[in-house]
Amino acid sequence: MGSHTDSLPTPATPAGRDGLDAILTRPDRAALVFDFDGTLAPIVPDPDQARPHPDAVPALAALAPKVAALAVLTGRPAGVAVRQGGFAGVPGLDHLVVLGHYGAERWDARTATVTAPAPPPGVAAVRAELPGFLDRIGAWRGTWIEEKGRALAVHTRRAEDPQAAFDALRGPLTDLAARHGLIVEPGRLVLELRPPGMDKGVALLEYVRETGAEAVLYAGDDLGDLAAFAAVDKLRSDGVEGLLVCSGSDEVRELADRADLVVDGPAGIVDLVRALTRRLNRE
Ligand SMILES: O=P(O)(O)OC[C@H]1O[C@H](O[C@H]2O[C@H](CO)[C@@H](O)[C@H](O)[C@H]2O)[C@H](O)[C@@H](O)[C@@H]1O
Repeated sequence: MGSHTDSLPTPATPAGRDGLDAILTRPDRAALVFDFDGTLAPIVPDPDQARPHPDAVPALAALAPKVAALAVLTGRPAGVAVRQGGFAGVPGLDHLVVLGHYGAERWDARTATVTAPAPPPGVAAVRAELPGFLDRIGAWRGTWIEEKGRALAVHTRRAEDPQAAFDALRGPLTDLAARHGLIVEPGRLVLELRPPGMDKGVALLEYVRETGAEAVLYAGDDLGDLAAFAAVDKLRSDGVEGLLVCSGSDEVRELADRADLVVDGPAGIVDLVRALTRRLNRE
């Protein structure tokens, strides 16, 4: 795992080193995309209280003018991420895009508006059924439902045994979601029931195509970010260079195994963003 140093870390893989070189050589052709919870914002028990690492937004604002495009790609509703992230009206982030609900929603700093399709009817049906369903199956105490508008997330972090509570819920919630045409998105002690058809991989591919980027950095921490990692692999096979960054934690191992670079949580992401900026200032 990377340490908190001033220097730009070296990716562990040849593809990652090529990706970093491409970003440094042609920043005007590079798109940088960051997940929110666990990557920019430290994990906390109450999602309403999650905020970016105190140095994250200033660091992104210093980097953004030096690259072609910068975005946040999150499972949060776009408006929630913008509000909790404090992303609106920040000098330097005038072109920021926040892709919410795994890409189904979009906020543009240029217009300060969110575009979002209507949720499919299955979401309302699950909303009505979910509290009684959790009671009936005997969900652990401390399990609670996050209302997300076009999705519902069942959190187990506050249960006495969060992992056991998560494991016990996964099968039943998958069945419930399927009955209503939804899917379950597993995350860090959270199971989200959401519409199918969009994921961070699809969203990232669309964003890279839109920006015309020739190099992409993607940074994430959770299982929902694996689709974006796969998208970077696909982009590489199409000639776009990529750098996969894992915001490391003890909770999720899968991303670290696939990443070119593993840093120490949101503080490590801040160090990386600052080191990129310093290097680009010198070039
Ligand atoms: O795509 P992301 O930006 O990583 O969002 C994924 C989910 O993040 C949130 O839950 C996670 O963060 C919470 C606050 O730190 C934490 O309490 C929870 O245990 C984590 O799973 C959010 O609440 C979900 O809606 C997002 O889908």
